[in-house]
Amino acid sequence: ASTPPPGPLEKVFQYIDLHQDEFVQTLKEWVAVESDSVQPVPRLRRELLRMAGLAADRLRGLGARVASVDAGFQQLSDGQTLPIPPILLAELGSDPKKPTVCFYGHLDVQPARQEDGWLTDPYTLTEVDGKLYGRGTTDNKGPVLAWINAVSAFKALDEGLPVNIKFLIEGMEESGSLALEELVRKEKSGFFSSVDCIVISDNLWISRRKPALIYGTRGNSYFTVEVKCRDQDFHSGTFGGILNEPMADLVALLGSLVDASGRILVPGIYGHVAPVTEEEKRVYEAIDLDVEEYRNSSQVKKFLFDTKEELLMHLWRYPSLSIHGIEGAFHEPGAKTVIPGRVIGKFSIRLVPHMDMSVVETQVKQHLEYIFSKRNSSNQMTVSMALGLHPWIANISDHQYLAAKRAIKTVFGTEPDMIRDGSTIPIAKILQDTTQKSVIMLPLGAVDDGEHSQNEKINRWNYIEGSKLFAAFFLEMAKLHSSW
Ligand SMILES: NCCCC(=O)N[C@@H](Cc1c[nH]cn1)C(=O)O
Ligand SMILES: [Zn+2]
Ligand SMILES: [Zn+2]
Repeated sequence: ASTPPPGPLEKVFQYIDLHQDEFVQTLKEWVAVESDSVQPVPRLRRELLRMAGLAADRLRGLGARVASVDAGFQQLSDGQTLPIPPILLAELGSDPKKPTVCFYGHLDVQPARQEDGWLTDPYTLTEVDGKLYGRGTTDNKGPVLAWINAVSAFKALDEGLPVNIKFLIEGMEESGSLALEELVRKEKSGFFSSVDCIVISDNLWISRRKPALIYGTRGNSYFTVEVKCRDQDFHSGTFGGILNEPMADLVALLGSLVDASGRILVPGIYGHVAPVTEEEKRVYEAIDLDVEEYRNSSQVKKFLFDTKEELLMHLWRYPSLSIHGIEGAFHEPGAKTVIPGRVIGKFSIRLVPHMDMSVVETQVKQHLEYIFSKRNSSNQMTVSMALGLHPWIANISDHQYLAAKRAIKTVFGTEPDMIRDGSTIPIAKILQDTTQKSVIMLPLGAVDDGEHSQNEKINRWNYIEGSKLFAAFFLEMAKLHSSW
């Protein structure tokens, strides 16, 4: 545990230490709810609704005013509809002399089955050597509860909260945050009007022990490329050799996108990428990353780049292209001699400042059309951009970054790593652009937490010290507010 600093936080930190088993118990209760938003089945949707109810009760227990906003229905491609869990908007305090800090988090989780390689039941929180294993422990139930723990400590001690608190909690993040953007737009001049900053804690540090602040995430343009001869498959003994095979066309198209060094081969794609500045280079040099340990723990024989700086830049500030899968391809074990009649390739390009999504869309379509035309194939090719998510970048001179740095120093005794995240948190950019409020990403989890993976965990230390970090952050925000 961190040494409690003298002053108002001392009692709060002691309270959090003393009540840590209760906090772990609540996390256990939340993890036990299979709030999987990815598999669209009624049973899991009921679990999501139950989860929203549990969280709303918890927030009401803190004394918050909670609105459980109906989010309508999800329309599935087979004609079925499923309810979208309500979005929780909660408020605690409205003192105009205090800043208002809004926390965004999500209660839904990725699917998990023990037979996929979990060492314990994913929905039974299990502690082993200070590691709390369970689906959602780090993504994102643990951080949501850490924020609640911090608020509950101030409330229980009858210490006035140094800030007004708001919560924006959803249950569909893992499925594209359905209905959330619309609600954010609707509440711009309502719920969000008094907010000073929005905190997201839905990513990880880049280290096991050293905390980090995140100031940027990449965006994503997700493409599908369909090659079709006909809707039915062919027997390769009967048709092999006399037609253009859709899979051969598709493999050539996908193979034209990126070279073996990871360079994207779509002409013009690097044209708008922000140039690296000398100041930026120094930021990468300062980051504490043991490349060998990172490589070994990732079980990768060799990365495409050798130095820490190159690796980080290619993860965070350069675009990358990944090929995800092929729908319609024969993929089961065995030696079936089929020629698929219609296949759909899926790939995406992670976007960085200052790439323009519509320019990227045109560049990709033109490139694939050119490659396809050279093959003289009689098949039909259709390219679509299925998803377009913008990159997000923060202004690190905003108040909340200074407050977070000070809070990290108080709790962990160190400066944070200033990092970006190579993946995408779409709501960050939406919140920033729609509400015009600044957003900070303040993660709690360690690099090896395994979000979305088997054996996801959060360390007890991260969960408890993270709860203190949020408490210290409230106080630092309040101190800065008095000098605004
Ligand atoms: N560390 C946070 C990760 C959140 C996440 O996994 N986001 C998805 C969002 C997305 C992008 N394209 C489609 N969905 C991600 O893959 O980055
Ligand atoms: Zn998440
Ligand atoms: Zn996730």
